[in-house]
Amino acid sequence: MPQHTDSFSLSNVDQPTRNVEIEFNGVSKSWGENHVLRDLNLSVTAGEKVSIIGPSGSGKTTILRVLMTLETPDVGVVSVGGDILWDVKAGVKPKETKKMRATRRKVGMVFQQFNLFPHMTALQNVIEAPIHVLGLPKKEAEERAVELLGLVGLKNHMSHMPHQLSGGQQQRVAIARALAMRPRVMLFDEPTSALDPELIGEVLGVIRQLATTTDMTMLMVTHEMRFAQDISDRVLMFDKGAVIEQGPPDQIFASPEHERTRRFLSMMLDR
Ligand SMILES: Nc1ncnc2c1ncn2[C@@H]1O[C@H](COP(=O)(O)OP(=O)(O)OP(=O)(O)O)[C@@H](O)[C@H]1O
Repeated sequence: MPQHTDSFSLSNVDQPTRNVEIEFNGVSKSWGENHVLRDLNLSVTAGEKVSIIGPSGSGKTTILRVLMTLETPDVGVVSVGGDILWDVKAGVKPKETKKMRATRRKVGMVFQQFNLFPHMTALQNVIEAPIHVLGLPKKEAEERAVELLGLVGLKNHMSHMPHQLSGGQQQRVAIARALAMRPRVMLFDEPTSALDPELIGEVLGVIRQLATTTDMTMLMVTHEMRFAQDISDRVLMFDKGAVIEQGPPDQIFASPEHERTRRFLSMMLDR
């Protein structure tokens, strides 16, 4: 497990009081006959870096979207940092209570598309939520944003508009924007899939840096197999709405047990 360092202000993130940061308990989700999550049980430890791999349409993104409360499970319990986000059987849904808002804020997400506000500079994109959602004073939000834009290598691009930035730079702004909310859990949904090949490395470099220098819990859906192998504590192989195999990357990549995993990896690693 990477050691925490004080290299930047994410070190101020509250320490989790429990060892389990993310928990899915018996979570299922269907769209009609399409069973996208099937009785998912998953536990992620605080600080753990977990990659989710698997074929297209197997439900990987849906896991992240449930954690962001962007999708509603049909059944099951989901908690973050010990606080329940979903308890569908008990009828608890994420209402806009103060506590629920605080629980949701523990989780940040970087999407495939960067989704920056097109009429705002990079800096404005990053300070927007800390000011309007967290209520931070502008000066403090700006200091935080400057630090984070420096962290993602965009110190000299703070006043650029999104259209003046490359896809890789836009995605790095999106990462800084998510970090500005000081989440304890960061979700990445194929963050390089919309990028030209030559821009992928710069975004993976930033994620790698976060993985190795912060104690945030990270859950990454990725098709970058070598990257997953390199930075993960654990890899989950997902297929048809369920984890069919999981373990340390060396085990999953060097000696997968499941035939489906073997076929998937040989296809992905041959690309
Ligand atoms: N809003 C929706 N309505 C109906 N079906 C949906 C919806 N969102 C996702 N699905 C379906 O759920 C299934 C799982 O989707 P999901 O995006 O979680 O898969 P994935 O493993 O992340 O795929 P990919 O690697 O292609 O992104 C797919 O069959 C998808 O078509």
